[in-house]
Amino acid sequence: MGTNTTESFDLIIIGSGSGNSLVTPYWDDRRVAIVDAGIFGGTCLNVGCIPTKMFAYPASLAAVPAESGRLGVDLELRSTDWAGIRDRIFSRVDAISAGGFRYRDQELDHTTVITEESRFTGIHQLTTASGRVLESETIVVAAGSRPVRPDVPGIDLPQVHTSDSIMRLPKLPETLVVLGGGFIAAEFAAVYSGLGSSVVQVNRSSQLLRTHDETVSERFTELASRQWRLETGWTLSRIEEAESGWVSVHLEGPERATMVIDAEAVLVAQGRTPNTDRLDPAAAGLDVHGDGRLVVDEYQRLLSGGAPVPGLWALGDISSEHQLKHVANHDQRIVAHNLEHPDDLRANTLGPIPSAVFTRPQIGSAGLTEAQAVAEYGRERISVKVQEYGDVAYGWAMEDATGLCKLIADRQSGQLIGAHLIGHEAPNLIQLLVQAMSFGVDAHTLARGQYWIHPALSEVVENALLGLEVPDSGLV
Ligand SMILES: Cc1cc2nc3c(=O)[nH]c(=O)nc-3n(C[C@H](O)[C@H](O)[C@H](O)COP(=O)(O)OP(=O)(O)OC[C@H]3O[C@@H](n4cnc5c(N)ncnc54)[C@H](O)[C@@H]3O)c2cc1C
Ligand SMILES: NC(=O)c1ccc[n+]([C@@H]2O[C@H](COP(=O)([O-])OP(=O)(O)OC[C@H]3O[C@@H](n4cnc5c(N)ncnc54)[C@H](O)[C@@H]3O)[C@@H](O)[C@H]2O)c1
Repeated sequence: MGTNTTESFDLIIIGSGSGNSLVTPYWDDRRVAIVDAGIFGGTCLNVGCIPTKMFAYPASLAAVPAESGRLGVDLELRSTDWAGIRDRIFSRVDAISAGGFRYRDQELDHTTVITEESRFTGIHQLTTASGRVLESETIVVAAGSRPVRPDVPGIDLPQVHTSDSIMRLPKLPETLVVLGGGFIAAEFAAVYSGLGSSVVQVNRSSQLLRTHDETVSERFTELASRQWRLETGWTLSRIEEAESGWVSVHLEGPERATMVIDAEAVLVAQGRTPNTDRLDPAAAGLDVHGDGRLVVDEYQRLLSGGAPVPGLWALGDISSEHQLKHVANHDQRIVAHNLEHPDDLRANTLGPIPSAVFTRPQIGSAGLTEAQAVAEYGRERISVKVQEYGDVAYGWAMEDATGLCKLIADRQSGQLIGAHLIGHEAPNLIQLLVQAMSFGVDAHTLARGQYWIHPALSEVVENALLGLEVPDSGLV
């Protein structure tokens, strides 16, 4: 296609991650373009949630023998098949991506996929890298985020990876340096150490998962240091090629201390930045937050000078404070509804937003941390209960000495305002607390208004609820 050709659509979506699900039956008789310069299906499917969890599960199995001895079960891990696991995962994921592309681009008459970088060249106009001009009264920006790469010498060496490439390594690295202490670092340190790499995690601050509740962050930092080498208080200064294809990772610490770690591969996991800069938002006059996110209102409308721009919307990582797939998907449902019902707009008000870290042990969180609750409510107004997994029957069965459930409630109303679990099945156990918080069930009613299966691990939640100092519901 040459330059100056203008193509008109009823809807243009930038980004085929959660954006792809916007194409509801409402659009059957309308022309829709999905623009994506990357792999069809976006981050979660191709390089995010899905493949990481498909690695995390076998890695958690590989870690079982080290745990089972204390229960009298003598297991031995003979080997892990990196190439087999990798190929199983990506043969599945790649096929879904290719099938999704084919469906949208070839099988449906009303949709087309444009596999090019594009940017705004007007309020309702985009121009692609090759010069195609695309126009629509309705444009949804679902352009996601990308990994941040620190600007240090050696960062572009082929041994240095982000989450985009680390899962496709030709072989399991003997030694992996993981830079960062957030979600991605925690998950990949557990995956690679579980599968047999010697992992060194390097973090700037002394605590891992610092945005989590402090009790969980402390517990995880301690447990991580028992499972792989953890170096805290260090920042990256440069990376150099070393002998036999390895690299030397140069670090700086307090009082001008230095350290060098040799590694076969390096994973940079120091956050993700919204892809806003790739879109030239100024060309459409769009408002941008200081951290690079596009500004949206409660209906997911993009703003210019604080006012909604007719026909422009955003969803997911490009505009959300929460870089989570379930958040992007909910944003998408809000936008889909609002596109179809301009006279009955829905606001994006669902809460609280939970998250899980699929590391070892797993973590589930929702609502405020204790520090946030104190800041928002005052120390006197909140009740906090920490219940160890080892205090309940299933915890005894597991001989669990590390899992915990921490709940934070409003002493006056009895409403839960924060829930944090670290331990076996935490991402599943947190959901019943999310449910109570979402539907306004107070802590005592939640504890006493239902049967709790004995002796399931969910009793850790029941006991934590009963340990809170909150108003009695009157239920027995
Ligand atoms: C390693 C990893 C693990 C994760 N695990 C989880 C998890 O377990 N649970 C969870 O909830 N979340 C997880 N996430 C986060 C989750 O993947 C994201 O929040 C979610 O995928 C964001 O979806 P999105 O639709 O906003 O953007 P994306 O899926 O990133 O889609 C954006 C698309 O836009 C395209 N694009 C961007 N700019 C342009 C442009 N200018 N022109 C053309 N195309 C463009 C990109 O190529 C991309 O395909 C994980 C993320 C990572 C990286
Ligand atoms: N299970 C999940 O839901 C899941 C899994 C992976 C990723 N994600 C999403 O993707 C996002 C990105 O993940 P992430 O781990 O890259 O980011 P993160 O925000 O979770 O953690 C970033 C880490 O990098 C450190 N850091 C930032 N700048 C630094 C610097 N200049 N020098 C040294 N350290 C620095 C931070 O202190 C932090 O430890 C997450 O916030 C999360 O929303 C979710």
